[in-house]
Amino acid sequence: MLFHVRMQVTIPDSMPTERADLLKSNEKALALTLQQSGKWRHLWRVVGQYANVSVFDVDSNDELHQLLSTLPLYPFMQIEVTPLAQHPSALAAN
Ligand SMILES: O=C(O)CC1=CCC(=O)O1
Repeated sequence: MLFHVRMQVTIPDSMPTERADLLKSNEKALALTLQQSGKWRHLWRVVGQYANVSVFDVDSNDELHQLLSTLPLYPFMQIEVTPLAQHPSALAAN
C-alpha cells in the first residue's frame, strides 16, 4: 500500500540546540534505514519550508501509523497522510 505523507516540522525555539541536533541525527538514521528497507520510497524537501513530502510503501494503515509515530521528530511534526491508488493513465504500475 502506497501513502503520500507530508511532514511539517516545528521545533520549539526553546529546545536546546544539542537536543534538536540529536533528534535530527536520530531521525536521519531511521529514515536511511527505512529507505534501505524499501518502506520509505521517496523523501523530498518542500522548497522553502521545514517540511518534506514522502511516499511510503507499507502493508497496512497500522504499520504506517506505527512507523510514523516512532520517528524521533514525531512530537514536533504535523503529518498529513493521503492513501494512493493506481492511476489508469499511469505509464507504469508503481
Ligand atoms: O527534515 C525533515 O523533513 C524531517 C525528516 C524526515 C526524515 C529526516 O531525515 O528528516
